[in-house]
Amino acid sequence: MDVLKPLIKVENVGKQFGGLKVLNSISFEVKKGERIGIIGPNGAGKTTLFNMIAGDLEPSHGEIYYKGQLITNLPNFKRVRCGIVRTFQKNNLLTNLTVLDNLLLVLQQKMNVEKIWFKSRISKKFLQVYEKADELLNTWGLFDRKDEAVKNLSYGEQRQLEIILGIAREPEVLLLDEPTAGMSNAETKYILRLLNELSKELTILIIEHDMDVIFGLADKIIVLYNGEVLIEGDRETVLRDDRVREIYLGEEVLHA
Ligand SMILES: Nc1ncnc2c1ncn2[C@@H]1O[C@H](COP(=O)(O)OP(=O)(O)OP(=O)(O)O)[C@@H](O)[C@H]1O
Repeated sequence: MDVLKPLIKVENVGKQFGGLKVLNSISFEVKKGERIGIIGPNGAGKTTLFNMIAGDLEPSHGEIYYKGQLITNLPNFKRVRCGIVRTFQKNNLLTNLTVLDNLLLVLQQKMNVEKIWFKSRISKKFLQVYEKADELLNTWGLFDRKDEAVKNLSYGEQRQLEIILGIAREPEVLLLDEPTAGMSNAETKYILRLLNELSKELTILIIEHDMDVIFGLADKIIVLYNGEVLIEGDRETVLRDDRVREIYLGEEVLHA
């Protein structure tokens, strides 16, 4: 793929729920390997935008392209196969199952071993699934908790697992919807460090209210306001913008 061409192109996308116009006309491009932070006040339509990029919601108008192909109406599961993977603002986990089982379910599908699940759990391919699970849990710090039912994890640990499940799908584009919401400061710092250690080939779009996370990860920031892109640019450009200062950030953040 031509690296100069956008990996994702969002073109005049709008979304209306009945009489509520959430997004008027959003356009932006994402290049391979970019880390894009999406910010804006509560209700600005950030998650709605993610839902449309991930294929969980159809736009009212406008188009979305991925690697030059129109994907506006492509269902979510096909986008996952193409490499677009999202995490949810609220955890989307099987809480009665263990950490390991949640991960195995994703890895079996990814590594094409669903069909041997009941045949032979000691087949070589299945052992590879376990190895991969252990590797991911080791890297992401949940190895000690792998046999624990998800419902017994702290909220922060559940958020952590949600991210691991996203990474396990080996995405080309990872959409993170408030990944550190509900985490302690220490957990947030830990996750931020790990996100920064992910391959630079991986394209990340992140919605976050925590500005330390946004500025610590994103090289480009898109500010949504009143259904439009108010401004997009690097940290300095966004912080310098008077409208952003007035509308969203507040002096506390600006002096950080
Ligand atoms: N499926 C839906 N049906 C009706 N209204 C919806 C739906 N999804 C979102 N909305 C509304 O659209 C608006 C934008 O919601 P959205 O969750 O996209 O905002 P957000 O910027 O992600 O907000 P937050 O920062 O609070 O998470 C809100 O007013 C919300 O109530």
